Order: sequence, then structure tokens, then C-alpha cells
Amino acid sequence: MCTAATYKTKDFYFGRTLDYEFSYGDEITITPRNYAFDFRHTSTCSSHYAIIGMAHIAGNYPLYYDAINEKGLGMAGLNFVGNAVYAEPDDSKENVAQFEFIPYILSKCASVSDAKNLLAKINLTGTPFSDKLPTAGLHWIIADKNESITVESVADGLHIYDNPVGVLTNNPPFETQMFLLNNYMSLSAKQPQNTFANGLTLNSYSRGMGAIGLPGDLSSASRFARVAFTKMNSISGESENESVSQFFHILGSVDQQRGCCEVSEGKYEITIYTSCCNTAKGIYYYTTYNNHQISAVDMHRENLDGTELIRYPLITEQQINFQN
Ligand SMILES: C[C@H](CCC(=O)NCCS(=O)(=O)O)[C@H]1CC[C@H]2[C@@H]3[C@H](O)C[C@@H]4C[C@H](O)CC[C@]4(C)[C@H]3C[C@H](O)[C@]12C
Repeated sequence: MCTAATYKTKDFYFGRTLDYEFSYGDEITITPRNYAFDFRHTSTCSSHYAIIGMAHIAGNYPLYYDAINEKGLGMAGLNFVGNAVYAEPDDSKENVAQFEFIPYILSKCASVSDAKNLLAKINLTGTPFSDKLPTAGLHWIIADKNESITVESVADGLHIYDNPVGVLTNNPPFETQMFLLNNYMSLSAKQPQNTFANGLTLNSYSRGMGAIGLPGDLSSASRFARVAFTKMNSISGESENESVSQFFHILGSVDQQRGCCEVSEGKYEITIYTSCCNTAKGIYYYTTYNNHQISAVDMHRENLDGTELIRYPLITEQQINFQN
């Protein structure tokens, strides 16, 4: 399971949890403006917006899971297994392979509005990256400081949905996730009023009772409702530290602890990493399962006019700050 979320204070923040039972070998990867993207079906793109995000690098190609570009646009891919269906190449459209969808959008679009225009021309294909890295069944969230959308490629074609909550998890499809939020419309961050029945006295005996009924399990639909409630009720200061801290608290509401979600005998899904990008400043903050100290890579501290990928391995060892 995975969860992506957006959050706005003075700046706009975009990030995700990557939940899985193993890691592909992930690195914070900066693609500078002059790295040549050799797109599989279209022409090579050798000058584009710079990108920073989490990727598995295969043969010098950045296979991004989530990223932002220097214009403040963010995009993340989350599992959509069983529902994702990709098209065959179609000569009348711009064919984009599923594994290059994030770099394709982020290299060319400065906003969600640009992305919507480009998506109208795109045919998303199931072309695999290689035999070893076959096609992944995903759906995507694309967001900037003004709006978010969800992109799903299913049996009847490519669907683009406005995403008014700015969150995404996994199955079921996005429209169903949004519909299921109706079940939680009576939840509140405030203490509840007694509307149970006339003539029966009921009292609030604990703080937090306004959200009784918010699901606590790790299913995708439950994480969708929980993170939507947390994000939409979130309050924080506007400073960078307060915003980043609050963002990690939002995604912390759907953190997956080893042992609670068994995917096969003795194998457990965990939150491998959690990311938070300041889309205005081009900073990629992250924590990992064993390192809750926030680490960061700032794209603007690099030469963004270069041609080679810039790679930072994840810091996975925790430094405990002993005070005595
Ligand atoms: C496994 C990841 C998704 C995690 C997730 O959504 N978990 C939920 C599990 S479940 O639904 O609840 O079962 C996805 C997100 C991005 C994916 C990667 C990116 O799409 C980039 C390439 C794409 C290649 O086709 C396959 C390897 C790969 C390197 C992908 C491996 C894997 O499918 C990743 C890492």
C-alpha cells in the first residue's frame, strides 16, 4: 500500500509513503535540464525542466516513483494492480510508456493545467522497461499549488479526475474512493453533539470522539479516508520546519509497521520511505523505516544545467541524539 498527499501553507508540499515488502534500490535522483531523455516511442528530449525525486536507476535511466520539477509540479505513481490497463501504441497519438510517464510529464509541464493539455494527446502504453523490470500496474496523482488530478488508465481508456482532497492510495478506483468518503461526512475534529435519539442522555467522556468511526486499518480505502481527514483538518504554522513537520505527521497517520500487514508467509509490507517535497524550493525531504530523522536533498544546490544524473543513496541508519 502507498499513500500520497499534498499540503499547502506558505509553500506547497507534495509527498508519499512507499509501502512494500522489498525495495528495488531507491535513490534520490536529480535529472538536470540537459540529461537526454531517450523516450521509447517519441523523439529524444535533451532540454527540459529539471526534476528531483525517488527513482530506481537502471542503465542510467531514472525510473521515478515520485518527483517534482523546478516549476513546482509534482507527480507520484501508486499501485493500481488489477485495474490498470494500458494501451497498445497508436501512431495518431504521443505514445508514452508507463515507466516513463513521470519524466515525460515533469520534463514538459509547468503546471497541472499544462499536464491536462498534454494528457489529451497522450496514449499511455504498457511497453515494459525490460524483461527484468516488467510493466507496473499504477495510477498517478499530479499536483501543483492550485489543483490536483488523478490519472487512471483502465479497460475503457485514460481517465483524468479532479482530486479535491489531494490524496491518493491504491484500489479501488479513485471515483469509488471519493464516493466512500460520503460514509464519513458526520466525522469532525470537534467534540460530537448527541443526536443519537430523543430522550437519551449521552456524554463525551474523552477528547477526539468527533472522529469515532474513522477507520484505523491499513486497507487502501481506510487509509484514503484517514489521510483525507487528517490532511483536511491539519493546522500548522507557515514556517518551513512547521510545515515539513506537519506533513510528516499527516503521512504518519497511515504509516505501516512491520508485522501488521502480511502479504505472504512471513513477508510484511512496511513504509519503506516517506517523502515530502517543498515544490517551490525544490527540496526533497525523506525518512526511512529505520531512520526517522528527516534528511533532505536540495536540487538548487546542484548544477541543474548538467547532462548527468545526480544520485544520493538513502541514509537509512538512525542517529539517536543522546542528551547525557
Ligand atoms: C511498488 C511501488 C508501489 C507501492 C505501492 O503502491 N504499494 C501498495 C501495494 S498494494 O497495492 O496495496 O498491494 C511501485 C511505485 C513505483 C513503481 C516503480 C516505477 O513505476 C518505475 C519502474 C517501472 C517498471 O515498469 C517496473 C519497475 C519500477 C522500478 C516500478 C517498481 C514498482 O512497481 C514501484 C516501486
